[in-house]
Amino acid sequence: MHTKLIDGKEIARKKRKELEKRVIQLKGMGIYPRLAVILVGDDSASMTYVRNKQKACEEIGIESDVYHYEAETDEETILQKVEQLNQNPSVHGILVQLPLPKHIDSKKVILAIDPNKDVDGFHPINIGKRVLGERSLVPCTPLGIMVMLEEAGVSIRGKHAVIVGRSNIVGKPIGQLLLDNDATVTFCHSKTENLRKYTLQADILIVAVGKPRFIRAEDVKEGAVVFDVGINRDENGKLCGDVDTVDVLPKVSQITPVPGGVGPMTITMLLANTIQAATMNVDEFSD
Ligand SMILES: NC(=O)C1=CN([C@@H]2O[C@H](COP(=O)(O)OP(=O)(O)OC[C@H]3O[C@@H](n4cnc5c(N)ncnc54)[C@H](OP(=O)(O)O)[C@@H]3O)[C@@H](O)[C@H]2O)C=CC1
Ligand SMILES: Nc1nc(=O)c2c([nH]1)NC[C@@H]1CN(c3ccc(C(=O)N[C@@H](CCC(=O)O)C(=O)O)cc3)C=[N+]21
Ligand SMILES: [Mg+2]
Repeated sequence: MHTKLIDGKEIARKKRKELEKRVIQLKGMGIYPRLAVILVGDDSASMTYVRNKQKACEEIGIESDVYHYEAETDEETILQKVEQLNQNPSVHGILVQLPLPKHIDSKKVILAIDPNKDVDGFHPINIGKRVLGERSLVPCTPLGIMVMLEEAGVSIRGKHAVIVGRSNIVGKPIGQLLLDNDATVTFCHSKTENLRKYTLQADILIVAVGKPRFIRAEDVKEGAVVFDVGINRDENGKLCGDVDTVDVLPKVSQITPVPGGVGPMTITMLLANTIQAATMNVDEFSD
């Protein structure tokens, strides 16, 4: 692989081996980590993601159940399912695949999840705890990026991290984690004036916009480390990120590819969070 590319698949493989050992250890203690996934509707991307999550669980010995509802299912049915899973002590993690159909209020559904089982880290309680620096379940994509920074040997302290995108699931939490690790953080978004002025200052550039090849060579500083979170289809239907990888490659010091970058780590951190949720109330494992 090109030496500048941060190999998310390889890092994911290594982390999953470690997690697999942990699962074996837990099973020895009578704890069988279990993830429940709720999927509503038949969006093909969502179905692929859910299948990949299931496969990843299976590979390391985590039990997973997918509850697949048709698109017309009412909100109350989903809320009742969440409540039932909350009450079930053999279920450690609950994930509601987003987006949900428009007639279901996703805020309400997320709020219904037991924060201790919220393996996506989307519940307000977990968001609040994280901001206050308390132990919590952290969203998978930001967590994956932190692990990749560590594995790639990138130092964060004192560096200028620029985040393009401010969603609750990627932009905001990754900014918070980088801040907690002593980066100087700038958030950019669709109303940012002169975006390039900021991206050009980034030692660490995180791009989570959802626009194919939005960031190009003229937008990045020489030697920058770039994380491309975007998952898009270009005009030819080809999978691509938010960064024009080929264009920026000569300028950057390291960059995550799409596919094979941030995506595989997101799923790996879902496994890690499920294990964390399963061990949360076991004294010997609390760290
Ligand atoms: N690899 C992975 O594991 C994951 C990948 N993704 C992918 O990452 C991408 C982003 O996802 P997500 O955060 O959920 O997306 P959202 O659509 O929720 O957020 C996009 C953000 O980009 C900002 N934005 C849009 N246009 C511009 C622009 N022209 N200039 C600057 N900022 C802009 C928006 O600004 P504003 O707030 O002002 O609207 C918003 O904050 C998507 O492609 C998604 O598929 C998402 C999750 C996980
Ligand atoms: N409740 C919830 N939690 C999520 O974490 C969540 C969600 N809803 N909705 C959708 C987004 C998106 N997301 C991805 C996960 C893995 C890849 C991934 O593995 N991508 C592969 C390739 C994927 C492909 O081939 O299509 C890669 O980048 O190499 C991508 C995107 C999680 N999300
Ligand atoms: Mg996530």
